[in-house]
Amino acid sequence: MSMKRRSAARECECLRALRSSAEDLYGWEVACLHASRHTDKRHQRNYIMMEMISELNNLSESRIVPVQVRGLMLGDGVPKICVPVVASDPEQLEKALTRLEGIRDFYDLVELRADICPFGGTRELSESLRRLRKAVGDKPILFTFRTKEEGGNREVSFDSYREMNLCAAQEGADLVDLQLSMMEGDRMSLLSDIHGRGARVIGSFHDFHGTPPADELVKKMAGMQMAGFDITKIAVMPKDREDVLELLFASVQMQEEWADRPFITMSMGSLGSMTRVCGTFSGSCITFGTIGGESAPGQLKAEVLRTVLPSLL
Ligand SMILES: O=C1C[C@@](O)(C(=O)O)C[C@@H](O)[C@@H]1O
Repeated sequence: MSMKRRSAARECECLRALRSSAEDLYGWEVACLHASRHTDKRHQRNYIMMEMISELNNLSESRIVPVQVRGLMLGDGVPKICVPVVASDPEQLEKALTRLEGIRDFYDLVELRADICPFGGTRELSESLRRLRKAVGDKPILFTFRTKEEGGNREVSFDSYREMNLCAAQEGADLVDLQLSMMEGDRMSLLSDIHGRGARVIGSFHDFHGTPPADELVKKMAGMQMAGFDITKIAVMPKDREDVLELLFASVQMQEEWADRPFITMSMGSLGSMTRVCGTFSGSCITFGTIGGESAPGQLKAEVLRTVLPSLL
């Protein structure tokens, strides 16, 4: 167990001890109240104890408010399966869309990975979104343009990034992924502009080279939450098993102490693939699974996820 995890475990222990002594005292106070005449001082102490217990109880309850996108409740029940759409040319894209049409039961939502698809501009993007809508029916569509420095396929200027994301929200994407790294300075207005077009926004952070410490990951997600993203997401690369545990620990911390909205976490690569099936345990509300090409290392087949997830409650 790392130092960090050990000290967090000690914190939990202290919290539990505090709760049980508060309960003891509360019981003792009630006994006093029954046994003797009430004084202002006793009333006061009793009130403080009750407040304290309810505070402590709140801390261990999940305060996540699910996000509804079309008919799908994100952050409620079994993690939802998101299939990325990736294609190197228009022919492959058409094949992927036809496949999606035939196996709608395997997924809950789809992600159009615009950086791994053959789009020249917003006109082609709009056409593809319309075609994708026909293929997936009423399932939610997530639009993502992942930049090169966060593991994506293409470089982009902020102006084109902005234009594409606004176009996607306008043309029927239900969710849009915005990288935190693209939102510095006065760029945050993009978030409200997308909201203004009726789409929900996932704030994302990716590290394809390593796994930052759990407290940094939690801070990132809590920060995105405060900035007004509807869902937060982190994807990190493990170098060893400790890193996978670090990601899981950050997820559990997030769920137990910070999250007021759904979040998504994963440890990538084959080492981290177990994090893609344990969302019920970690609190992650979406897992990315394939029906064709993968969009990140370590993704499992959507049909495998569909079979396994319901039995991991
Ligand atoms: O951010 C994510 C998560 C992901 O990187 C993964 O590891 O499954 C895959 C991406 O397509 C998606 O946008």
